[in-house]
Amino acid sequence: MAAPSSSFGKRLQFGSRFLTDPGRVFQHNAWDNVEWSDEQEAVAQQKVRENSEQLVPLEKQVEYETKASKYWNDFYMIHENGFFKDRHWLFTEFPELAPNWPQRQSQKLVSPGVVLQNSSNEGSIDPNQENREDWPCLAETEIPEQMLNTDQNPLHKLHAEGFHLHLEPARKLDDMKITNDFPGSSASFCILEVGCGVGNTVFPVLQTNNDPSLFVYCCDFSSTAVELLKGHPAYDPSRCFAFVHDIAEERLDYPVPEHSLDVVILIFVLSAILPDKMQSAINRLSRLLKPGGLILLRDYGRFDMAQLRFKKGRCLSENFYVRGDGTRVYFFTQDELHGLFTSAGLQKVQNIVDRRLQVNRGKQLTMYRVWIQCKYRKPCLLDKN
Ligand SMILES: C[S@@+](CC[C@H](N)C(=O)[O-])C[C@H]1O[C@@H](n2cnc3c(N)ncnc32)[C@H](O)[C@@H]1O
Repeated sequence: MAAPSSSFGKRLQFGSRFLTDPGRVFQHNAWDNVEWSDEQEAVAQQKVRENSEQLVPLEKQVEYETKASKYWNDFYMIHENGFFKDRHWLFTEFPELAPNWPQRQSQKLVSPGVVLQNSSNEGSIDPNQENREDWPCLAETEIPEQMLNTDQNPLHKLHAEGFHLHLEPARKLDDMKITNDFPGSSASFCILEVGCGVGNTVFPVLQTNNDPSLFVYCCDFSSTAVELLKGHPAYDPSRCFAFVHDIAEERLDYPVPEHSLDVVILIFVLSAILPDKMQSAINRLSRLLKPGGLILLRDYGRFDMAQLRFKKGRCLSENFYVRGDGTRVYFFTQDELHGLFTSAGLQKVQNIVDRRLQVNRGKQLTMYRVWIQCKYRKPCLLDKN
């Protein structure tokens, strides 16, 4: 295992703690840019061959597709409480989201709406990113039946207390688009997060980027997630518009016109949709970007620990699996993502693999994570190619 090659230049964003002496592995919680040996790669390939041998029966596959949003709704009903994570890595990896961010380095984000003064790390935000939290590795456990539809469930309580989701009917949004009177139409810097969940990215962006010309759109096909997001105290309709939307559904329009967005964010969401539908989802998002606009993606990479942990019988198709709770996940290669974005007419700005060794020091366990991070740009009118 070695430090990354210097040809990556700015790649140190991913962290700079390198494991040069394997004997020290349990001295920290995580190591950056871990290189895999050929042997380790071969073991991973073998594990994937084994767990892909037996595919989920077709009728179950159809059910996972047609009821996909229901499985995510169930997921958020169960996990609602634990999903506001510390995502300060967001701005080191994607500084485009908050161009003013460096001025606020002495503050540390802990959760939406809460900012702590960072006394111990003055002037920097967790340089070792030891606690970096990506989308949690969802356990392959079933949702306990008794957790659904019970009064203990916080969302059920919310409903019982008369909390209602205010969704704009699609027709009305279309009319607003035509009259140029859609939410955020006067903003000059517009971000859309698709598959936003309960706001792990949206709230830190709103909190950190206080540019008055910023407007943030966000959508998810889980109405439960959107409800939770809109019910959060930090949700501010004058700066943000959350809506229910299925990015895999070709017939559904977005509530913004083409060429209107500066940034589209996809964090651990493309991997959740049927591989056959990924290209058209990216094509539609690409059309929404202004010339020069960016798509930012972070998602699971091939042979991530989560892929290797799947047991036989959970595979839907090559590198696409269903978890015990009915939610699905694909594991990408850099080339596949490059193909999806360039076929949608976008140009590569970044496409890197983040291999990280996470360590559970208490249990003396090592976990090899693989994430891919991409930035692809819509060419400006004057760009050649
Ligand atoms: C792994 S979670 C990530 C959530 C969020 N991006 C984050 O990082 O916290 C995947 C999200 O994608 C959403 N999702 C999955 N398929 C979708 C689709 N076809 N359209 C819109 N959202 C979808 C799920 O409801 C879920 O909120």
